[in-house]
Amino acid sequence: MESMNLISVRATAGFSFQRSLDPIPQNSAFFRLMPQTQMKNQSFSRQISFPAIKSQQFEVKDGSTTASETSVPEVDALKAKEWEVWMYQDEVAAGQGIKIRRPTTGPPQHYVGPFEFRLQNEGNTPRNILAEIIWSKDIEVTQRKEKNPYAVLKKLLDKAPPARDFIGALKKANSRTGFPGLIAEVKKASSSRGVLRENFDPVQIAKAYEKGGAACLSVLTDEKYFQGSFENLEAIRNSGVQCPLLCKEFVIDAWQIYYARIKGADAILLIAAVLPDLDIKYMIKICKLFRMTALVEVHDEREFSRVIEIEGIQLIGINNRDLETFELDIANTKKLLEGERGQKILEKGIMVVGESGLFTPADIAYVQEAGVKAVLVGESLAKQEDPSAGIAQLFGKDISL
Ligand SMILES: O=C(O)c1ccccc1NCC(=O)[C@H](O)[C@H](O)COP(=O)(O)O
Repeated sequence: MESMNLISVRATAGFSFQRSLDPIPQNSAFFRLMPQTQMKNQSFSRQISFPAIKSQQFEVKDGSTTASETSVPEVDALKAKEWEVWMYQDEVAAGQGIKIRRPTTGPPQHYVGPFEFRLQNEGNTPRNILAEIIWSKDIEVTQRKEKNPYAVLKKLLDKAPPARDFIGALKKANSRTGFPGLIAEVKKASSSRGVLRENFDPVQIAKAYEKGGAACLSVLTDEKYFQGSFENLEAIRNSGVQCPLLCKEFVIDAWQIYYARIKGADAILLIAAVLPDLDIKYMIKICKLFRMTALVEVHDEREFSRVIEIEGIQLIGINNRDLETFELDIANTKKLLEGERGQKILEKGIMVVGESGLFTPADIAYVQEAGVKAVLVGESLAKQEDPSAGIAQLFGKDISL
């Protein structure tokens, strides 16, 4: 074997022992870790863990594998298992085009047979800002859950005001104005742009948006990266504002949907780059139970094609901002709605929201032409001294009642 370390990494790379003798998919982590030049006509082994430590030998001949198994002396089974679970979870997510890996089970040390080492950016550090936000959210949610476990939330749910019809409000605004229904975002700051508005009074801004003709409001609740809060959401809900409210969060756990509902949310954001299909399906069911709307956000063709097949999705947001690089391109909305995908959206009666980077009447016309029936706008309105006037400026027309 050319490199013992490399072979050992491959050897533990990510198959549960239940599947141990299945043919190995060519796109699996197992092969992704292997340089292409070494993929053909190789033999190598991996160690698998519970219930007994075994070793598997593989023979790769022209892309197909054969496997055999022998028992090996006991090794650190827990570490091997941790690595295995982590890699398998990553593999499922990667198979669905999910680029944002979750930190929960990634061991800080890589286990490689008798060696341990740390690979930079391979499980122990977030790769980009979205990953960083998600990793931080993981810690935040764990702490919040400890303070407010499900048992507590379930009791509070009964006291929450009933959810308002988010999609209904967007449709109504669309047919009333002839423009896409506006979801105006109550946004103080963002991780790409910093502080957008120094004098930030969320309730005052929400009221001004409603007055200016917004159909719905989006309220950022992330504190660390966006200077938002659940207190803002609750305050707006209790202020007399009638617009349905979207809780703009980085949802990684169903617990957050319960919490958002209690704080007055009528809709919640689910980001396809972060959530596997199974999580999205499960969370949509919870939303249904609470009569909330799920806004499922996509950024590329792969995410769009995934979510379009998920049953029960009524509202899809196309984000024009690449959440990994922050690049903005409103042509993304057009691109994703072209051809078969656009057709499917129409057939399924799914409403599409154009999100991010909309600053002018021409931008609104462009995404409307592409097929959106609603738009989500943050920065361009947040920077306006008078938010109501900002809406008229954005649409090139007064869209208030
Ligand atoms: O707004 C950001 O910089 C950002 C960075 C990382 C993750 C998410 C981010 N924004 C969330 C959003 O989707 C936007 O707030 C929303 O679409 C409004 O966008 P804009 O009108 O461009 O403020």
